[in-house]
Amino acid sequence: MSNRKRKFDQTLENKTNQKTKKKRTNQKKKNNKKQDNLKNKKNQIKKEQNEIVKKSDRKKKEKKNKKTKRNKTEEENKKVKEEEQNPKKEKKKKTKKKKKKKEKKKEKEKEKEKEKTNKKNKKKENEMDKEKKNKNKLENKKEKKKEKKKEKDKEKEKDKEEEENKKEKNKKNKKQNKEKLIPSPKKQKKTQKKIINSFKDLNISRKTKRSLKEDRFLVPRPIQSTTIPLLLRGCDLIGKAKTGSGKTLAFLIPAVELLTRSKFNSRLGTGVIVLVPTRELALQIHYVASRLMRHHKNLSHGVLIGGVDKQIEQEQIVNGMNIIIATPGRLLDHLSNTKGFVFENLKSIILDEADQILQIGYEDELNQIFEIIPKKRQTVLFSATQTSKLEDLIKISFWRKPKFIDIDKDENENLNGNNLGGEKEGLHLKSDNSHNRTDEKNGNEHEKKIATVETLEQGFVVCHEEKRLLLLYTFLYKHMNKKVVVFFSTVNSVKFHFELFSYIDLPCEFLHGKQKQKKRTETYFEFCSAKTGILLCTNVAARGLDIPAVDWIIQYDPPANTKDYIHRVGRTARSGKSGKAILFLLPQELPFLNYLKESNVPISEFKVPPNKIAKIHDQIVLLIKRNSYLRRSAITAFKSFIRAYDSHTMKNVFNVNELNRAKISKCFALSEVPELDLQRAKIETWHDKKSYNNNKSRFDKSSHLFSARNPKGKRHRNDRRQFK
Ligand SMILES: Nc1ncnc2c1ncn2[C@@H]1O[C@H](COP(=O)(O)OP(=O)(O)OP(=O)(O)O)[C@@H](O)[C@H]1O
Repeated sequence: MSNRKRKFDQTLENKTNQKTKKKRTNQKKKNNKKQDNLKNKKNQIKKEQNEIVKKSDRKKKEKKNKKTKRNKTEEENKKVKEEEQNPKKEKKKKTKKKKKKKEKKKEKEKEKEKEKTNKKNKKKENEMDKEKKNKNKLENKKEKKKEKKKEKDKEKEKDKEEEENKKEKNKKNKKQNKEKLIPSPKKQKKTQKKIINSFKDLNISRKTKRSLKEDRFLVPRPIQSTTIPLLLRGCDLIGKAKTGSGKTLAFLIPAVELLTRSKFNSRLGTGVIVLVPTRELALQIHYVASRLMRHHKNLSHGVLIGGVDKQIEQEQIVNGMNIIIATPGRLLDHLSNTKGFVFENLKSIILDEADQILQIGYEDELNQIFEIIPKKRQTVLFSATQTSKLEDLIKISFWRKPKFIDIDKDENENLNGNNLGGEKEGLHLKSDNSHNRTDEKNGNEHEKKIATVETLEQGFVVCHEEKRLLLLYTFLYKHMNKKVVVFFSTVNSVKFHFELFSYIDLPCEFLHGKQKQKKRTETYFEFCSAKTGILLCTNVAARGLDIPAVDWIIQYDPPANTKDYIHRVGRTARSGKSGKAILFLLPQELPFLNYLKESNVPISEFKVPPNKIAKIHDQIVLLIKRNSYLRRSAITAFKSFIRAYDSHTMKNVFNVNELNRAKISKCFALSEVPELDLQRAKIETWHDKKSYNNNKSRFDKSSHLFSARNPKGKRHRNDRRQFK
């Protein structure tokens, strides 16, 4: 019951709601209608008002128009009246007006005629101009055609000449390349094209990049940016670049990368061998390698050089030496004698200062090394100079055609020449401009191909025998606060000058091949780290050594040849730094300068004012006379100097017969001339050589001849596999 009630109530409520809604809507509608009606009424009122305003405006306008019309008619009427009153005057006026009108018409006609004539003239002028222009154009076209024809003819002639020249050059190159196994210049250029601006651009491991960045090697040198990509591709290569140009990293970076890529470890043995002519150079490269490989913990490296305990080296080899830096003699020794030396996995062999390795008599060792090591490997030769020996080496070492990279050629093309001369430091040596003038005469071509670096200033002093020692002493004394390297031709000469200078309080160090290795290494590294000092040395220090910040190179004794000269002076002015070099010459040795010029070495004369040379000759002579030790040293130095001079290969310049022995003895502060029979000395050396050759098979096995009779393993005195 309750549910029904509820439903009934709900329906009631709904119905009431609907009714109220309807009522509301109806009311709203009514309201809206009322509002609309009101609006309409308002609009109608507005319209009516507007119409009234418009009507009033119209009436006003009409009134105005009527007024104006009236005025006009009045004026006209006035005129008519006047005309009627004065007919003559009006006639005159009319005639005047007519005349004026006629005149105006005439003027207008005249102006029209003028304009017409002007237009005609202009048209004529334009036509004339057009004709002229057309004529000029035709003439120009004809001239241009003629010029083009001439140019084409000239170009054709040039092309023909060039083609002929190219053909000739290609023929020559092909011939040379057949002989030398060196690729044509086209190929050389192609290989040199890709230049990389940062070590980041190189496809090398992060670890290598990290160590390069830490050592501030950010931008690769030209030799590095050209050779590294080629070596990474596994090419065989011959690289030539000036001294101090960064060849060491150019071959070490790819060597490290080759091994990391092939995941080398100690079990795989040796993967890369670097061969060098001297022990110091080996130590130096070993140092650079250890810096470069410091983040490559899986790779190992070591150095194998004479004068070091072989057993220690053997242990290192057996434990695994992935990169070996060695001198040829000691390497051969280990290759043939060390058990457990794994070299079957060798990937690459690199010869630094390649031409020098052969020059100092390592030919046999090299031949044997190349016979022992695997044939399928990468072979790389690097040097600052190229000699005939290098060609021999190429024949020995390559099993396929190598690429040839010569950085000096490209660099030289951009050079503007080297300006030498002016006042020199210290002794105030004055350059002789006459020599420079001769350089200029030779033209730009000569200046373009400079064999040494641009930051190197080179000079020579012509000095008589009596003054040589004094000049050297004076120079060294004045440059005690500098870093100076003095080159002598023999070990005995180095020894004597060291002893003499030490005696007269001129502190210096010495480096030669007959020193004990420990002392040699100590001296070398001490001089490297010293800021100032004097190092007396033989050619052992001429090649490859990167001694930092050397100010002066003095060549007291003559070099063996121009290549030797270039390597010696290359110990200064490295890495873009400046440096100076002096060459001592006797008057009869001056023709050597012609050879230097031929090799594109810019050198000018340094003149020494005689009053600047120390006058201590008599004191030194007295000292040597009284000191028997010094005297003996001076005599042996004198003799070995004469012998070395006698064995010089450039006999037309360095002729022993032209030496005045009495005068030369004064270079060694000797009061008497020591006796020396060169013929006998030659026979003695011949016997020495013979006994050396007889025993050569023994040397081949070991460079130090350890035996019961020779417990210290001393070498034969004719064994020149290391420098004297
Ligand atoms: N990319 C580089 N950026 C800066 N310095 C460099 C770079 N490469 C090499 N060097 C520096 O240049 C100097 C000379 O390098 P390196 O000894 O390799 O020259 P080199 O061509 O072997 O000389 P040499 O022919 O006399 O043996 C070194 O001190 C080396 O640290």
